[in-house]
Amino acid sequence: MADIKTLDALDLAGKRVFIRVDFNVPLDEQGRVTDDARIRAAVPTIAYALDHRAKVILGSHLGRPKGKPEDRQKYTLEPAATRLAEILKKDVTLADDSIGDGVKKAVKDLGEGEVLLLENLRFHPEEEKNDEGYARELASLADVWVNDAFGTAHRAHASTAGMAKFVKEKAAGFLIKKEVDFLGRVLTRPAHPFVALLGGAKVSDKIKVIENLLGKADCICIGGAMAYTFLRAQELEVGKSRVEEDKLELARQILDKARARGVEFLLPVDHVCAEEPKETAKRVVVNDRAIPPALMGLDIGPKTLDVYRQRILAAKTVFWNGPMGLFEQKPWAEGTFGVARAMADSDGVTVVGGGDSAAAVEEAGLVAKMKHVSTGGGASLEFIEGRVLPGIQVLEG
Ligand SMILES: Nc1ncnc2c1ncn2[C@@H]1O[C@H](COP(=O)(O)OP(=O)(O)OP(=O)(O)O)[C@@H](O)[C@H]1O
Ligand SMILES: O=C(O)[C@H](O)COP(=O)(O)O
Repeated sequence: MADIKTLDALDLAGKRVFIRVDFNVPLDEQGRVTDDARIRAAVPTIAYALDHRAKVILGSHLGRPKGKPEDRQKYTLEPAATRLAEILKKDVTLADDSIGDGVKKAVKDLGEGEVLLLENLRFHPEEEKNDEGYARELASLADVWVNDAFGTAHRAHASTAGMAKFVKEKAAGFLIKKEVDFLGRVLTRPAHPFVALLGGAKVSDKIKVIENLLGKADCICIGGAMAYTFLRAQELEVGKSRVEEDKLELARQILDKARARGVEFLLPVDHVCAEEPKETAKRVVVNDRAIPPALMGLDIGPKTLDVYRQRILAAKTVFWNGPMGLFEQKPWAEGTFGVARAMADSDGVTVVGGGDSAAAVEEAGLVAKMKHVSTGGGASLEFIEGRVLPGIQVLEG
C-alpha cells in the first residue's frame, strides 16, 4: 500500500468527511448488535476525524435487503448507531436515507466534531450496481472520501469504489491500512516457517486460496469438512462425511502440486465423529485416517490437533481461515478452539482471516493474543487469493 495515503495525510478541519465503514454486524431477534467487532474496528478512524474537527458522515450497508417494505425495519442501521454512540460516548444522528433533500439538510446542519450516520446504503439498489448517479449524489455530500470498510473492499459498489472519482480528496482509513499491512505481510514477506491452516465447509471456496498459498507457505494444515474431500481423493473411506464428489480430481491435483513443490500438506490423522450432525449425537473418536461407514467426521481428532499445534508453535508466521469442524455445536468445537489457543500461544505473526474463524477467536476471548484478526470474511479470502480488491485499488494514485 505504498502509494495509498491514510487520512492523517489530509487536513480535515471543517471539511465534510464521508467515511465508508463496514457496520454489517450480526443482530439478535430484538435487533441488538451481538458482535460489535466491526464497529469498534472503525473507531480509530472516526475518532481521528472527529478530533481533527471534521464533519463526519458515515455510510455502510447492513445485510442484503431486497427492496421489500419490511426490509426497512429489518435492515435499519439504528442498532449500529446506538452501539457507536455508546462507544464514542457522543451523539450519533441516524439519517432517514442516504441521499435526498433531508440528508442534504442534515449534512448542512452538521457541525465540526459531529457524526451523522446515513441509513443503510443498500436500501438503494443503485449502491450494489455501482450506479454513477447514486455515486455522484453520495459524493456531493462530502469534500473527502475515506474508505475504511475492509470487509466490503471486495465489492465494487457506489460507496466502496464508485464515489472515489467524484470527490476532491480520498484516503484510506486506519483499519484498511492495518488489514492490508498484516494480510500483505502474510502474502509478500512472511517470516518462515509459514504455516497456513485452512478449514470450513468446502474445498471449492478455498481453491484459489490454497493455490496461492502453495507458492508461499511451508506447511498447509487442512481441517473442517473440506478435509474429507481430500481424504476421499486419496481413496480413503470417509463414511457419511461431507464430500464434494465433483472436486475429487481437483483435490488430487492440489495434493500433487503440494508434493511437487515440497509443501507439507497435512490432513487429519484422526477424527471426532457421530452418526448425525447433532449436538445430542454420541461423540465417537476415530483413531484412524479412515472413517467407518456409519459415521461422519465433525471435527479433527486430538492427535491431529496435537500435530497442528506443534506446527503452529514452530512457525514464525501463521495464517488461519475456516473452522476445523462443526464448531457451532460444543461436541465438535475442540479442534477449532484448540487451533485458536495454539495461535494464542505462538510468538509468531498470527493472522486470523475473518468470518467463522474470527468469530471463534472472539468467542474464546483470544482476540488480544493474536497479532491480527481480520474484519473481512470474503474480503480477506480474496486478498489472500492474491486478487486486487476494488475498494483498495481506487485509493491508489
Ligand atoms: N466436519 C464438518 N461437518 C459439517 N460442517 C462443518 C464441518 N466442518 C466445518 N463445518 C461448517 O462449515 C462452516 C464454515 O464453512 P465456511 O467455508 O463458510 O468457512 P469460513 O470461510 O470461515 O466462513 P466465512 O464465509 O464466514 O468466512 C461452519 O458453519 C462449520 O460448522
Ligand atoms: O460481511 C461481509 O462479508 C461484508 O460486509 C460484505 O457483505 P456482502 O457479502 O453482503 O457484500
